[in-house]
Amino acid sequence: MIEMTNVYKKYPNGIVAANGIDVAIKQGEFVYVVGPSGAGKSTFIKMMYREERSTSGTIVVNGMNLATLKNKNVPYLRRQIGVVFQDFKLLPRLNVYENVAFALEVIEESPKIIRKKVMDVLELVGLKNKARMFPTELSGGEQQRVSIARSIVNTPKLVIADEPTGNLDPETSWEIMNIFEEINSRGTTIVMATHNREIVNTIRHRVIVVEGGLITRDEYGGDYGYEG
Ligand SMILES: Nc1ncnc2c1ncn2[C@@H]1O[C@H](COP(=O)(O)OP(=O)(O)OP(=O)(O)O)[C@@H](O)[C@H]1O
Repeated sequence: MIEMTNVYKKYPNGIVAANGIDVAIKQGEFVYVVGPSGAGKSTFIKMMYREERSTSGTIVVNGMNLATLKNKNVPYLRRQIGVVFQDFKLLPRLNVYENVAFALEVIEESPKIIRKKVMDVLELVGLKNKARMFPTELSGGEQQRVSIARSIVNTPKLVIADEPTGNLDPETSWEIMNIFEEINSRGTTIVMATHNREIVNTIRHRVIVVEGGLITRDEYGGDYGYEG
């Protein structure tokens, strides 16, 4: 579902954030991306949804070649990928329900179907009873649940999460991880950049270690994998 071949990324300031990355991730996998700060983890995952373009190399996601994908087709790619951020990125003027419904972007769907989809994902993340509340009225963990609900309401095959527990306390982080586990168990691929050693070493999955723009280790059921 994701294939990168000899991917190189140089930012305009001259920093090389990917220096020949080769990787293949199959449908249904759960992959942690770990490594020191500045190693290139965010760049690696941003290239998967064309938030950043590679300078050279090949990236194929869901059968689409991201090097040649026209800008006008990027929204089509994005509809197939859910993205979750460390800082949630909810729309403050919209309530929980509206934040999730907004992501559907489906004019052709009837309001009834939209309502069903939104309430189903809110139930999955345990927020059905807070649908009318606004982001500022929610805890950090609840805000992250909304952002996860938003990421999956389109039923994407792939969810990319960049440090989703980075702003959360340990107990809340475990609750959020349980939701990702549930989503993964339904067949969705998860790619998650994280600094959370305890989670990586407890809920075992494939671990990709990125250091200096390179994959230095890639192991199924691996541990956190680097000192730092
Ligand atoms: N938009 C940008 N323009 C220029 N340089 C950038 C840009 N984004 C990232 N970089 C540089 O690329 C390198 C890799 O950054 P990246 O954010 O991918 O690392 P990271 O492993 O995700 O780090 P962290 O764990 O701190 O989030 C860093 O040296 C960073 O300064």
